[in-house]
Amino acid sequence: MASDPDPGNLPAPAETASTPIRFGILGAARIGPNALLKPAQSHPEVTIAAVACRDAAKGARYAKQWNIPKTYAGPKAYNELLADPEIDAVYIPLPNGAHYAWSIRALEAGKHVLIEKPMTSTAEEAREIFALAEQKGLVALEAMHSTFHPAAQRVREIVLSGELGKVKSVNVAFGLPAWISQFMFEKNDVRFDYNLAGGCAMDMGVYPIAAIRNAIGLEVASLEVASATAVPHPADPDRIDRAMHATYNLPNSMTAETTIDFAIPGKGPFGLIPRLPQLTLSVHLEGGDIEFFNFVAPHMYHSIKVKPKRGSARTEKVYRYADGRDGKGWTTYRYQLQAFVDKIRGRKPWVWIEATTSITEMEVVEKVYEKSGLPPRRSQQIV
Ligand SMILES: NC(=O)C1=CN([C@@H]2O[C@H](COP(=O)(O)OP(=O)(O)OC[C@H]3O[C@@H](n4cnc5c(N)ncnc54)[C@H](OP(=O)(O)O)[C@@H]3O)[C@@H](O)[C@H]2O)C=CC1
Ligand SMILES: O=C1OC[C@@H](O)[C@H](O)[C@H]1O
Repeated sequence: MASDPDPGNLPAPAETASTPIRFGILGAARIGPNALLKPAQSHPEVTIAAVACRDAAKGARYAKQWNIPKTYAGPKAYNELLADPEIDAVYIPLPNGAHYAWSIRALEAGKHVLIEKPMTSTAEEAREIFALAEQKGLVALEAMHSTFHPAAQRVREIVLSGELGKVKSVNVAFGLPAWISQFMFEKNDVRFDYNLAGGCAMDMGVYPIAAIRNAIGLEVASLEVASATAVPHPADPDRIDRAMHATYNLPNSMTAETTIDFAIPGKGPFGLIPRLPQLTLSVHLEGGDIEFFNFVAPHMYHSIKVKPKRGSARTEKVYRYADGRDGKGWTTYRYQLQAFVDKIRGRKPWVWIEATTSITEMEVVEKVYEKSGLPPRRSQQIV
């Protein structure tokens, strides 16, 4: 068990191995630096070889800032990057509705794919991606980064150890207060665009679903969605959810509940009292409760409170594996990159997200939209 990390003490840049995996990135996306560019700096087997950006000036700025040697720009940029024989793996941080088509194209071009969450717009699309990856002998991974962190694995270990008996229910809240999200999201953010498969249940909703299933060891089964209620987003109230509340029936009479929100309004008169972010996964078991605060980005800060009905409560913080196989200050994304590279290299990853898990996760998202009465998400056609 380790103490809170020193955020200034990140791993030193690693030397690049003689035959690194050469990554290309489709789109100069905002998430790229945290999800791949910074983690790659400390991975000795990874090099970032190219970025493709529709806008030449933006692509050049991104490449300069992140020291990426090759830039593809313009309307054919993504296809040109995929045709580059000096790229082994492609990271896809495009709007949700573009994940499917570009993943298929990348696999057809012989590249491994690391695909941002939510992996696709439908379960069927995720199924197709994994089938093609298998046929080609390539690796496809949904970038559900939180699962790879040792804190998430520790919660799972405590639950599955039986220390607190059988699971009765799980509650997850993931919400961003409006005063914070106004700085995080653009007015016309990809998240609010139905034609790009936006929506809160797509963008934020996959985290609670993945966290519940990881915590209680239920990753191969789909969840039965009992109810789903959307709060409309002002940008497109008939199709985009600002928030979504859903309840689930799980095997063995377990139940679950998820609440997600892009912009929790303030409380009190005129909503002037600001709210705090909601980031807690709570597991209720026969013998007590477990509260995992910050299940989304546990590397920043987290706490795992174990509260037995009998005996004393304890708080755990797990920033590293006990055997020291990882590095100090590793983020969820760094653990994810480790797993992706290990899989490509034929080594057994410490944690892995199987195809079935990602496929059934998308089944749940589809059912949530169906129950809520909002229209299904659809992927974009690309030329
Ligand atoms: N794992 C995580 O922690 C996070 C994951 N994400 C996921 O990453 C993906 C991207 O999110 P985010 O980085 O916030 O998004 P951005 O808007 O910053 O980036 C999306 C990129 O997609 C490209 N793009 C291609 N087609 C379009 C289009 N029609 N409209 C807009 N952009 C387009 C753009 O690339 P170009 O440079 O070529 O113009 C742009 O850079 C989403 O799927 C999201 O769910 C997001 C945040 C956190
Ligand atoms: O971690 C996250 O938090 C906010 C979301 O909008 C984002 O896409 C997600 O990955």
